[in-house]
Amino acid sequence: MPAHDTGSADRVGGRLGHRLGPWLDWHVSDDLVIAVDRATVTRNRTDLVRSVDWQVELDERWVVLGPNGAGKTTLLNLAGARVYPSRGSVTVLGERLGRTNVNELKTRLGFTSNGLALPPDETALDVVLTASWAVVGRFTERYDDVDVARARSLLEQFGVGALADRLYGTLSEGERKRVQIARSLMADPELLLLDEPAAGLDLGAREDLVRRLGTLAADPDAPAIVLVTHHVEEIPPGFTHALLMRAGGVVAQGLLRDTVTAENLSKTFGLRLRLSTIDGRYHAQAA
Ligand SMILES: Nc1ncnc2c1ncn2[C@@H]1O[C@H](COP(=O)(O)OP(=O)(O)OP(=O)(O)O)[C@@H](O)[C@H]1O
Repeated sequence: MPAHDTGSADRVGGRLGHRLGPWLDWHVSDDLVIAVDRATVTRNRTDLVRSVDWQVELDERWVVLGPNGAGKTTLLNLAGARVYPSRGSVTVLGERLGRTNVNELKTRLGFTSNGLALPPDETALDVVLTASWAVVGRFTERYDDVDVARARSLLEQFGVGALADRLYGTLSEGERKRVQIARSLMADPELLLLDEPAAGLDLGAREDLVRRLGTLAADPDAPAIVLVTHHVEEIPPGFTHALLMRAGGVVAQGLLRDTVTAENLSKTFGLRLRLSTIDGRYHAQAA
């Protein structure tokens, strides 16, 4: 049976603490799922992310906001063990990039991004199921009934249960996004990384997704979550922290209510913005 368990957030702390054991850095707490220390990513002599410090704890739900090209995806790829820092250090779930087997680490992460190529000729159910083995596409691996039931239940949770047997390639953009998120949760990850999950969705589909992510954020057993977006309207209720990026650097970070302000957003996006909130949701417009 593919390895996934149905433990709680308490388990995550316990497992992390156990793994870190005697190598535990003095500043690394059991609850830390991401520790980015002065990390820079350089390509072609350009810093895509520059000297970023960032820490995420297991009960936190973060949004990373910023304009096109700010470095958000690069930062998420660092947290997802898809990119290594050129300078500084990145530790994810207690494992330091460059000193660990990232393939093993990736099995503990849920990751969605538009760049993830999922097979169009497989059913939505198989697209979710194969995440148990951290593979894309079914081969000869076998799944137990409990895995199939979990995959169906995740598809239900994201409102696409009725589409389980449809080919992934025949689904609409919004339906695919929901299948992708169900897939990212299949292996019971300790950290969930979502890169622009609402991009390309119509208003109804976006609102539905934001509501479902809000429900996930409110679940105390859900993993730590990091969501990248361009739009404050896409911050689900229940998110706790924000990191604002511009040109590879951090403009502001911290508790959501202290960080997502008109002043910080104006600096981040390079234009004067007005911000309002209705029922825990943010709305921004040019001042
Ligand atoms: N391999 C690379 N070589 C050179 N530049 C790169 C490379 N990958 C990304 N970049 C550049 O790094 C910058 C940051 O890219 P990144 O995708 O992290 O930004 P982003 O904030 O996610 O942008 P968007 O909102 O448009 O998706 C961009 O200017 C991009 O063109």
